[in-house]
Amino acid sequence: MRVKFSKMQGLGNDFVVIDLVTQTGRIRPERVRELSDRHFGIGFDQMLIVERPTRPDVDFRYRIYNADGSEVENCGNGARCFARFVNEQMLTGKRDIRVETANGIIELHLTSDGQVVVDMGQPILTPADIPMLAEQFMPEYHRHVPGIGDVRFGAVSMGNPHAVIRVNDVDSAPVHEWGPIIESCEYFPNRVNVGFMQVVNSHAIRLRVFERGSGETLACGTGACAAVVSGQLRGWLEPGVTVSLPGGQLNIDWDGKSSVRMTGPAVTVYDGRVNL
Ligand SMILES: N[C@@H](CCC[C@H](N)C(=O)O)C(=O)O
Repeated sequence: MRVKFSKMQGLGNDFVVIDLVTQTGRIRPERVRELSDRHFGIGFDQMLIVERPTRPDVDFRYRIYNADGSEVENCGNGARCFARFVNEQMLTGKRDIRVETANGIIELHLTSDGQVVVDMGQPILTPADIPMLAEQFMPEYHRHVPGIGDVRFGAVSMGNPHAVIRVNDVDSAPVHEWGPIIESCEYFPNRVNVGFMQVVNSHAIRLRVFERGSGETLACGTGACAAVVSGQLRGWLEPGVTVSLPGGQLNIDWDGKSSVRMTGPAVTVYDGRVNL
């Protein structure tokens, strides 16, 4: 099956986006892995699929595959690219778009100055729902991780699971050493995305994320939301935080109880055709 796709990026977190509303195709994890290869394929961090919704109160269904072929629940930078894609491909004329994900509804808004605002929903903190092995919620967990030692982290799900570690200097953080070990450690049964957060002040952080199923990316939208939620719960941050990632900046706003709002760019790089 040969289909049209768009290559897109949000702060350098890059995607292949495929419309399966007007095209037909079947997504196979092994083909996602092949196409994600930066030398033998197209190269991307995630593949995003636009589908017809399964319920009447939303506009589309949004499916996400990591570079390793695993299907996941949510992707923040991808959500902004999704909004830009359905608008540019004229799949909808709406600038406010409701989208069904594997873990609930997210709301996307295209602003007149080219940004996309995403209502990412409420953070999930109950350990069983993250999922994380712990008796009860704690703002910060202390755990022995084999191969590393004692690690302190916050645990938040934005639909997908995140562990957030505070570091003094994000540039020298052990992202590639600790990231893969924590990603697959025993405390997170579905694996986990691992964020390394440097607090600059109560309204600014620097962040690098080792993503589950993709490795370190230039930016992670859900990771930025999770870091801000964790930083506020641990008393280091106040509502309204600028998150500086290797690929650029996101603005994250959380009032401490309702939805997390993420604002940032989404860019189309080129269009192409590929065999699924
Ligand atoms: N890049 C993303 C997150 C993609 C999914 C993640 N790797 C997972 O496995 O949960 C973002 O911008 O949020």
